Amino acid sequence: MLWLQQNILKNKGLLIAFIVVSILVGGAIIFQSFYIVKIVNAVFIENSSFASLLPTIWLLIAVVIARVLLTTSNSYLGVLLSSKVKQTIREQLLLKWQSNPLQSTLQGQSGSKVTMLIDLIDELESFYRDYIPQVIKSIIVPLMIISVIFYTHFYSGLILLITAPFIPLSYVIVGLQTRKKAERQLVELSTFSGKFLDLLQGLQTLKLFGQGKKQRIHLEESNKQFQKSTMTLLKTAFASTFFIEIVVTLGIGLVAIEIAFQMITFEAMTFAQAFFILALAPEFFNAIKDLGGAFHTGRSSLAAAELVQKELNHEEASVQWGTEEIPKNITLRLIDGGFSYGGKFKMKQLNITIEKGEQVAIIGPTGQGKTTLLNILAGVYDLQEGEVIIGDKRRALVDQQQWFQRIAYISQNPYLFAGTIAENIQMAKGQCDEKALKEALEKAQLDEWLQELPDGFNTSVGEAGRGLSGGEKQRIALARAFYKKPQIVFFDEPTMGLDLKTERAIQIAIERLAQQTTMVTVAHRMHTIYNADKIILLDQGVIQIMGTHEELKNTNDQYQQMIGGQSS
Ligand SMILES: Nc1ncnc2c1ncn2[C@@H]1O[C@H](COP(=O)(O)OP(=O)(O)OP(=O)(O)O)[C@@H](O)[C@H]1O
Repeated sequence: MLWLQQNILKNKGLLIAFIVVSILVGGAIIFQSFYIVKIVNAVFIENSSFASLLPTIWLLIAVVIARVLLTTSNSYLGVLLSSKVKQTIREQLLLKWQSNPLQSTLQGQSGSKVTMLIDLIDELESFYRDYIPQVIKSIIVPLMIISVIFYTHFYSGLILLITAPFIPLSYVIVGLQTRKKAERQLVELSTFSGKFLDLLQGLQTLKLFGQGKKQRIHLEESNKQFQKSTMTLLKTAFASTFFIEIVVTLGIGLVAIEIAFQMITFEAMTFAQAFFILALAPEFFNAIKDLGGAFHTGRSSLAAAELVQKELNHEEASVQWGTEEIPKNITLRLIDGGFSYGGKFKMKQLNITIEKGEQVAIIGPTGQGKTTLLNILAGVYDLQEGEVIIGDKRRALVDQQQWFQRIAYISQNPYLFAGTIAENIQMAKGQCDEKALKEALEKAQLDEWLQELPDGFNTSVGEAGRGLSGGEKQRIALARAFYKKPQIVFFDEPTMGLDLKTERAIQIAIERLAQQTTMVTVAHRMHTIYNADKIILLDQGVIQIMGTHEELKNTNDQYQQMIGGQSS
């Protein structure tokens, strides 16, 4: 709750506007009742002429119009506040995810993240759009009305003062009961969305394994669970509305009986006074009652807020960077490096030096830490022990942005955005240079293929590169590196089987790239390994041996076994 309120304090101007509008709404309600009573009293008690009432009728019309306009502007202010706060929170979340280390972006379901960014933050809307304006209105308007009723007749004011607290009290009781249910409902929504998107993305895989029907049943169960918790929540909300209606009816009834006694038995009240109080009493209760609807939606916002706040406060172990310039000569060193995925897989005694222009191949059996080492070197993961040195500076001291401007990282599954091929390559530098683009396409062996496409490099590709083969995506990723002209390229060579022509095209592209940069490759092709200046053989997270092919081929059994079954 505190976090939700803190977000309002950042918009103090709107808060003041809510207070001013609520005071004006309160005034409009009181004057509306006052003029109605005045007209009725003049017609039925004083038998006044229509002409003498005309100014009062005009005043009544003006007050009614003012009330409608003020209520509308209150809603408008609510929408304004909610959209401002939602935008700020979305920005905070995106910033958080953007600055998260890569490993955390690989965890969890993207569907849950989408739900959080869109649906959960939309859930917060009702808190700012309905709840906050209503709370302010429900404090100011009833206070103004009850003051006028106290001034008109003390005992009627007293009855309202005694009965009114039952309404907010019932909200508090119901709210405490529904809190857990609302939280559960949101968790179920998030789980359902996550599962749905996950299944949608893997639909083809499921079909191929004949698991489509089974998963559909799982999804249906998840959906039913969500429906059930929504219905439970709604039942509680309906029960509370029923109780509140009883309190309101009783309150107004008691005031009416008391007024009747005052008028008939004690003759201590005029018709105008009695009618004025009876006209204001429902307005008094309505103002408090309206808080109810907003209160329920506000509660669901609380549950959403808790989930969003938890995500925002969740600390991720990120790579340490500083502000100093990256040295011109990027030599990369790992000194006594140690790393582990929460104790699950351990890497230790990582001592490596990568000189400028060197070709380094990281090899080893599957699951022994090759990609992890590449990520450590590229600045995606941080070491938990030891140091990474760039040039003559500790990595923790140098500027992160400069580093990522100087390197290129080509993963096994490079991500392509929905857009044209040209856009997907130019994003590597964030600027458009057609000459450099054509050069990069040619070096990445893409020019021939592009000539066959009707729109050439302006051909559109789908989200995540849909419509392109693995080899084509790899070459586009290589073209990104050529376009960027980085000082170091980190390359996780694809293990997937490519056809010979594509293999050859990629091979040529890599050789060209290697001529102009330092290259650190998780190598699967013999060609890459043979040509490397330094081969690092990893096993169980430890460097077993380091050297050139010539040095290792006759001295190391494990290396011989590794390359034995392969050919270039
Ligand atoms: N994000 C992660 N969280 C936990 N464990 C991980 C994570 N990423 C990798 N691992 C584990 O760390 C070990 C090393 O993984 P890594 O991907 O570095 O191996 P690799 O040698 O590159 O394997 P491959 O040749 O199959 O790609 C594996 O046991 C893997 O299951």
